[in-house]
Amino acid sequence: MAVIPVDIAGRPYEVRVGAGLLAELVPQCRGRLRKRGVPIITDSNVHAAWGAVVEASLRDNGHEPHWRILPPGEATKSWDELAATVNWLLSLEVERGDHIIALGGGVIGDLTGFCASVLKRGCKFIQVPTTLLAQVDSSVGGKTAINTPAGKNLVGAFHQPSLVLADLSALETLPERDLLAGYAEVVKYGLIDDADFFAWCDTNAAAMLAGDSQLREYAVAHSVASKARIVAEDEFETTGKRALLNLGHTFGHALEAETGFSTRLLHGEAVALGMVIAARYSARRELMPRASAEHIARHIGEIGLPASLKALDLDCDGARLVEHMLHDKKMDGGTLPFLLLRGIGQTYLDKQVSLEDVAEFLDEELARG
Ligand SMILES: NC(=O)c1ccc[n+]([C@@H]2O[C@H](COP(=O)([O-])OP(=O)(O)OC[C@H]3O[C@@H](n4cnc5c(N)ncnc54)[C@H](O)[C@@H]3O)[C@@H](O)[C@H]2O)c1
Ligand SMILES: O=C(O)C(=O)C[C@@H](O)[C@H](O)[C@H](O)COP(=O)(O)O
Ligand SMILES: [Zn+2]
Repeated sequence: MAVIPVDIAGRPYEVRVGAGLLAELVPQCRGRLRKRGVPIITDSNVHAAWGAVVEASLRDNGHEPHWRILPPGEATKSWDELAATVNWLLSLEVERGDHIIALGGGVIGDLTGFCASVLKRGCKFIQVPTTLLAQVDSSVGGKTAINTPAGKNLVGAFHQPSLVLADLSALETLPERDLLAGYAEVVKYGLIDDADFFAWCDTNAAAMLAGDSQLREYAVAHSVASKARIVAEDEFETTGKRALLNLGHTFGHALEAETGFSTRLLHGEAVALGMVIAARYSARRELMPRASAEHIARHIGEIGLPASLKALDLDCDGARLVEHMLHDKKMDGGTLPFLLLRGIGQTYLDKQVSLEDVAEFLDEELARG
């Protein structure tokens, strides 16, 4: 098992990465779980695959589980589910010191973390991520949120978990499409500031995704360490450092909004395409070599993620995608900074981007064969 320490403003927690952690849930939580019933929030797919394993660990160790099993999918990150889940936690008489468990992907982690952040002005929670995306990204760093009709993650809080248990065995039941979508947030760390890791991805991603357990442990642990390092420098995204983790997301969130937050385009898929668009826009502006941008597009496309805006077959133009971007949380005094690249592993926040230019570029990409 790999243990990655996260030290955010003197509030440290561990991310443990290894196989079989779900079966050892109670010993891994080491006395954090309340005796009178443990609240666990999950979705129906995760419950079907792993509910019995988790339930056995709890019951064998003298804990009664209280399950809240939500519908899978992005629509669960909503005001209605937030209210209903908080009321459910209140009905269980959860106290501030109790730990709520988030068992699932990024949807469950984001919703549960937000519930924990507002319940009694802040309760403890444990992230038990079961998707690749949640293990490498969403379970770490404390961003929690729901979506609103205006856009993605527009209501939320920064609220750190007390512990993260990333069981690599959980990935065995994850559908191939969700596994691939999670890989987008893995290769993101290489593109942000770690060209060596991008080279590692180029060599090893296919075998890692095919199931090699050592490569999976390395990919998850390395990604978590990258995220922990960046978040530790800028927990609340105020200095521009944490914003680097948004690479591909300004374009990606606009595409998710345009496709109705539906399964037509998963978050990781949108981020993959968003990173290709960011790289191609950077090349068009002559900030990065065209060959590097096409290297990124080729890598993402060959692994099986979307790398062409035209292939999405959207019924919209660039101006409409830019309209979605106006809800981006990075908006600052009416301008929108973009994460652009000077090269692979050289992402930076550019505050001089013209939205008209972006819309024109997107029109070209929407038409490009
Ligand atoms: N807070 C953050 O820092 C952060 C970072 C990245 C993404 N996110 C958010 O995370 C969400 C995407 O997360 P996701 O990709 O994990 O999606 P998800 O939570 O929707 O899970 C993907 C699918 O896999 C199923 N599933 C999960 N684990 C499974 C398992 N082990 N076996 C079988 N099926 C399983 C789920 O039921 C769902 O159908 C988005 O809402 C995104 O905005 C948040
Ligand atoms: O942790 C961060 O910071 C990130 O930006 C991670 C992203 O992968 C994640 O999708 C995040 O939710 C996007 O940022 P947001 O602030 O627009 O919600
Ligand atoms: Zn993301």
